[in-house]
Amino acid sequence: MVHTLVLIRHGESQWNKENRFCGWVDQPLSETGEGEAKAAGVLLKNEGYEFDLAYTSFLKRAIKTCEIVLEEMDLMWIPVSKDWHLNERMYGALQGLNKADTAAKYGDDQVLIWRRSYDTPPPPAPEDHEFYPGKEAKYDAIPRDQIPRQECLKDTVERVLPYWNSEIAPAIKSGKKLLIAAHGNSLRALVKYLDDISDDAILKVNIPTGVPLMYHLDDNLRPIKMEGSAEPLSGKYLGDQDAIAAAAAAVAAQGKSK
Ligand SMILES: O=C(O)[C@@H](CO)OP(=O)(O)O
Repeated sequence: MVHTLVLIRHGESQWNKENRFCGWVDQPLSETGEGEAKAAGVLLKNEGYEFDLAYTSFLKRAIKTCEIVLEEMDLMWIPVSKDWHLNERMYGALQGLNKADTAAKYGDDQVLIWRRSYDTPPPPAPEDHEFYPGKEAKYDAIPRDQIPRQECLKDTVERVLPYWNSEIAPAIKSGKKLLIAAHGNSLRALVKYLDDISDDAILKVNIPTGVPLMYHLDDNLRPIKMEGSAEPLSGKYLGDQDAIAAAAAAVAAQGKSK
């Protein structure tokens, strides 16, 4: 049996718009982001997609994207699981800073390493940092010593994967059709695992906001490469491919000093 899985990064957030590192800071969608989520829902509906279950993070930009997509598809009744394991990568002391200003201060190369390397974490956020998540009620259930102060992509893979294995993979194997509405880096973590992308090659993967990314998985949940897939991903973005490639390039350019 071929399983269809749709991943979607949330629509543009307020801090995407302001070009600020966001991580676990709970920023809302911008108006453009809401429009992107709507367009994604319309596209999925028009192309005949259906979902039995949806998964999202604890962050409102992803939750809202999920909700808008399901609303457009007339699927608001399906169960939605929210879990912090699908949160964006925790950006440490960079959270709140403007990306271009940070590149001007530390250099484009350093910011590229912080943003896209596999195993170099950003500087940690101290517990008294303005955006330290341990102060938020929604993380009360996480033992305090497990609340990240910073995460590199490797750390993000290490928290996304157990959730994939325990919750998401069994649901797919049972034949359910899933939507996962998450974040640029929690989805990079997931596709790195699914497509077995090397630590070097993942550096160049940038996921645009609000664009459905469709995967076909075999019975072992290994991806089946599709025609028109977004190399090195086996999955395929739905929509205008030139516009999507330009949007991914724009995400990459956010970390340049200009
Ligand atoms: O700021 C963030 O949390 C992420 C996603 O918006 O940014 P980046 O693309 O720089 O990893």
